[in-house]
Amino acid sequence: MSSDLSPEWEERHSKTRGRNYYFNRTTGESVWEKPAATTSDQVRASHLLVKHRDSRRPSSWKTENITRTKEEALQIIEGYRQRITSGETDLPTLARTESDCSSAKAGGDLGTFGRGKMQPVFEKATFALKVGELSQPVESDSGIHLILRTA
Ligand SMILES: O=C(O)CN(Cc1ccccc1)C(=O)c1nc(-c2ccccc2)[nH]c1C(=O)O
Repeated sequence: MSSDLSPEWEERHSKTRGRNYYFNRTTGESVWEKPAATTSDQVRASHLLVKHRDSRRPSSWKTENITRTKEEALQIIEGYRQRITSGETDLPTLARTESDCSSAKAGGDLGTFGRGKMQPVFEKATFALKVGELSQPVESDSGIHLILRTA
């Protein structure tokens, strides 16, 4: 995925013409030329962060000194992801009580952000999501995240 493509566009391949084209998920429009990435591209997301002992700041509103290992954090996150994809719960509900991020109070909502604001690995993962899509576990310097793109 070319990183300078606005998030609503995706690159596709036309077998009949033997070349790539660009499809706009929001409008359904298809164009041959790569749309210019406008800087006003903002996304909105909520996330659930599980920190571990190697997190840059292994402390949170929940736990003053976080000692779980990265592997344990990944197991926990994968358990949360299962519970969300099964429909048992949803990310905002789980983030409120389980996230090690200060955004837990807001159900993990981070508001809108453009490129250059978040840690690159977090930004890349979020911009790759369709609206409403839940990420796989994403590892950043802060810990391990589940990200739900909301706009
Ligand atoms: O990484 C660090 O040195 C400390 N941080 C950064 C931070 C600390 C407080 C508020 C926002 C970000 C965190 O560990 C952290 N990162 C996040 C974060 C990371 C990616 C996307 C959104 C939030 N939240 C937190 C938090 O404590 O609440």
